[in-house]
Amino acid sequence: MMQEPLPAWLSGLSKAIHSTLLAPAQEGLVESSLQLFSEFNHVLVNEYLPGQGIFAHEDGPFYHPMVATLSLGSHTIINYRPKHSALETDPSLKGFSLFIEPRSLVVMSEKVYRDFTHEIEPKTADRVSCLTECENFSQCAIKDFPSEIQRGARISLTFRHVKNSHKLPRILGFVKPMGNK
Ligand SMILES: O=C(O)CCC(=O)C(=O)O
Ligand SMILES: [Fe+2]
Repeated sequence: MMQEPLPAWLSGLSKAIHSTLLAPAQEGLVESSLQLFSEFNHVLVNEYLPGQGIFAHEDGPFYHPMVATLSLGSHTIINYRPKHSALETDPSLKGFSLFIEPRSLVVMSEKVYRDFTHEIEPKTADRVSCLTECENFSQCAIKDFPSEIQRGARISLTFRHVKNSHKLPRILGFVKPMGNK
């Protein structure tokens, strides 16, 4: 993949997220794979309207196993499920769901990145029981819910590092085509 600079509106955000994650990594508080790359070089922007989701998938070996997703707009729920191959080596692995609050940042790294798939079910609303079952529910800022909360439009920005990318060569000049005018 050829690497181009991120647009200005994304570059500041990307640097801010990278340095926010780097500090706890340098202190050994979280896995340190972030130290292996100095900047995110890939950002994917997804828009989900109510009723839209993303099927269970893994992001794969093309990217460094440390991705950060910023959520704007609506809440959502992401389900993480152990891959069959991972269950063969560790049958104790259990799936879990995260309640993704508006303006939250989710970091997926190492074991979850490699051994789990992630998916968003294509729903228009979430019953409160689905939210309370989420692994991170007790840490969430939103506490007061109606029995069901509607999903609105959600935009996610996923910051990644493509492992083998090359900077575009600088253009030194243009060659004039030869031949008759
Ligand atoms: O929108 C999200 O939160 C997840 C997006 C995702 O999994 C992907 O683009 O690979
Ligand atoms: Fe993904």
